[in-house]
Amino acid sequence: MAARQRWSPGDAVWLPDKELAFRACVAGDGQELPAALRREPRFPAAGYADAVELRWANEANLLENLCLRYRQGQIYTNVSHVLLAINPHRQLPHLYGESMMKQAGPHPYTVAALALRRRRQGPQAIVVSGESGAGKTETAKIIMRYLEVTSQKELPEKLTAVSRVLESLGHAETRQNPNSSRFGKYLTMRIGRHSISTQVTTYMLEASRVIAGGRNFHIFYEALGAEPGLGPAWAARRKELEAALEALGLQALTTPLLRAVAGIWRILQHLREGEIEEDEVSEMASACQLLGLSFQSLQDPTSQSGEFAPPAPAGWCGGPGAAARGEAAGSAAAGLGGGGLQPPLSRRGAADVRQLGGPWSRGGGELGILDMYGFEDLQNNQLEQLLINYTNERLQLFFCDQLLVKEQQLCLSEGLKLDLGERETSGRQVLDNLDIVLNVLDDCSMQRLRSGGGGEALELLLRRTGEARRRGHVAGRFAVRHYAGEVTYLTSGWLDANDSQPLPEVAELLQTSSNDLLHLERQTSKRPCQSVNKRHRSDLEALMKKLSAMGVHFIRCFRPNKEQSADFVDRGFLLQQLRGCGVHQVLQVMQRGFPHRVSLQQVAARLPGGFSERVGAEVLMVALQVPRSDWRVGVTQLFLKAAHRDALEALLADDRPLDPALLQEAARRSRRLRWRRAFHALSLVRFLSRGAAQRARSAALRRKLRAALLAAFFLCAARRAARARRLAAKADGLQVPAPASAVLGTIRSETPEDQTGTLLEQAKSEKAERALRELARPCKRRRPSKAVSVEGGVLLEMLPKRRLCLVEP
Ligand SMILES: Nc1ncnc2c1ncn2[C@@H]1O[C@H](COP(=O)(O)OP(=O)(O)OP(=O)(O)O)[C@@H](O)[C@H]1O
Repeated sequence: MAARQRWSPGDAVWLPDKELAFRACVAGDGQELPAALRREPRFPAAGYADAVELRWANEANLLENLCLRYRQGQIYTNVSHVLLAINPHRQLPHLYGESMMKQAGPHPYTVAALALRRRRQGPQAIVVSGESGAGKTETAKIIMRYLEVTSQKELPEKLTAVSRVLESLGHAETRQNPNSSRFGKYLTMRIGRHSISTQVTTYMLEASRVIAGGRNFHIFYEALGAEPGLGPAWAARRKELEAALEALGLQALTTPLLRAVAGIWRILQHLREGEIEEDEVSEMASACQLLGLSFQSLQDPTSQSGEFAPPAPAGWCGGPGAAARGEAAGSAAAGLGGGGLQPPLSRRGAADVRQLGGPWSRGGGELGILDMYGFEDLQNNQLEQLLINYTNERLQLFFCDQLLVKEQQLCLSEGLKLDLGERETSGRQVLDNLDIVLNVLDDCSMQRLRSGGGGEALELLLRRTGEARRRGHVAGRFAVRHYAGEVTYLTSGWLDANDSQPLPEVAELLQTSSNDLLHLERQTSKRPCQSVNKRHRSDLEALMKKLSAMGVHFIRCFRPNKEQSADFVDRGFLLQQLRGCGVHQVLQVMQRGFPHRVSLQQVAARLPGGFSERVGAEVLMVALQVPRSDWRVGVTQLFLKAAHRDALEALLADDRPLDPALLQEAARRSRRLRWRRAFHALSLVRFLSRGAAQRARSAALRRKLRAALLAAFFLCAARRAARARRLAAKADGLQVPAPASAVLGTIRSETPEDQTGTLLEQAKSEKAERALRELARPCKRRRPSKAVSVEGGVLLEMLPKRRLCLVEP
């Protein structure tokens, strides 16, 4: 697009700008504008609902279109089959509700409706992706609401309740998002003929979120909601949580859950303050009570296995005691989030099978919604951030591949042959390098288990990996260039973070709790290494495999600004996300192909009768004088380059009948064109068939020749073998064949008596010599294995390379 020679005076262009990302300009005569992009001459007042309709499909026009729509409260825009959503950071009631569910246009509702329609063709999945805080979870909720309404309340209510409880357990406030998911979630609905069942699969909970400082999971604040100083919002949320647990039939768990969480919270409070004073002992005792543990057992579980300090305040103070309490609190929370509560939750969700009788009962199918944690770049990025970004990198690659595949499938179904470009490979390279890093980490974790080392080895090996080397390795950190930007990771604490098992002493301690929710899985005597990264990657692999076999619908969410403000769009920031998530690739693919599509029915409706749909579209293109390279007629759609969209749209929108003379002329030209194409096709067929006959003849000839050659070869070989056999027999026994005896007989009869013996000897030795010489010729098939002595004083010796020679004794 940056072709300088294409700008003529007065051309509307976009020039790169630091503040606004792009600045609108008009090209002057002879001006050099190498980085300029063609500007859309005019946008409709509401912008384009599908960015593919842009006449000049470049990122500057796309950005302008998105901003234009966002300003009017239209946060959704399509780019072909991908839905883009910009987080409004405010309520937009005009966009939702049952009335909107019946309308077409870019919306999560339409995506859900399409997925529901297509479920009969095969399992469908809606993948919601974007940065943290971009609105993925909200979008997934909007889809759920649509499904609830369209299923006429047949969608299991427990599904919403499970999501609500999981939100408490796995969401926390971060810098980017007050309600950030710290785990991935894949919701499946299996719709049978008469029933529907649901299942929620979770992916890697960010366990390190349970910290002494900063924000913890929502459940901590909900558990303490009733306490003064926490604000009414948390108390209200606690009521919601209790209602959700009740809806799941888990009301019996409510009290132990909230008590355990409150106990963990108390321990964390005292960790943060460092040393514990004597007057805080009662606090600890109440924490123990909440956790269902005896006060003595929590003194210092790691000091000596089995030998706990006497119940004195000193046991709680400082050093290893604090670490142990941290571990205990973290493990207890992990036990709640992963071990204790999630299995019953998943079971409740999965077991909630409903009888169907409404609209969903027609045809079965499977529908999934994936809401993964978004791409993150924090101040201190640890292993968890690496795994989150690894996941997003995988999803991004999947998106690019799918996009190309979808467009190729459409072209195939419409009978078009187009080169849409190659698949994206840079992401694959980043993933390969990250795999190396994570494999190294696993090796080091194993090494640590065996020998207690591993940290230095990790550092050393990281330095050797491609990514680390490329970015200039600094001790303790390395950088990765992800699709959404470069992120620097700290390598400290990775070995601990990679081991999902709590200290055996702590696990044992929690096992003694009277609260079943805190019981962790029993361990073997030797502490096995449960690599977090290995489990996460294998879960992700399984998910990707599943998604590849499904019909996938993409929703890409964006943040309008870093400040989480509803008032403005930071154009540079939005552009960065658009570039990062590959929307420009969608546009590129569209540009390579024919981005503007009109149904043939619509075109035919604009023409007077007598034209078939395909012919009508062709006649219209000829009438509009669109170059042949700029349009294609598919099976159901007319494909057009963006530059001719306006002319066609104006023509289709105009009610006035078309000029019959113009149409007649176009029909004549189109007919001529079709004749010419038919003639070419015929010539091609004839040429190809002639070529095929010729090829068949040559193949037959080649077969005959090959047979003759084979026969000659075997004949020669047989003759050679026979001759070699004959000569070998002669050499072994010196039996003179018949013709030779005849010669000897002649000699005997023609020579005087006294010379006969000498001549006979001479003839014999000559014959033998000739025979041996014959043998000494290289022969592939025969090889004497040992030296042979021959009559007449001649010795036969074997030489290397299958040659024999005659030597005098
Ligand atoms: N469609 C919407 N309408 C109104 N507000 C929204 C919408 N989408 C997002 N928001 C606001 O943005 C906040 C963040 O959204 P959300 O939690 O869905 O982000 P996310 O992409 O899931 O982030 P993370 O990856 O961190 O979980 C929400 O709490 C809500 O206030």
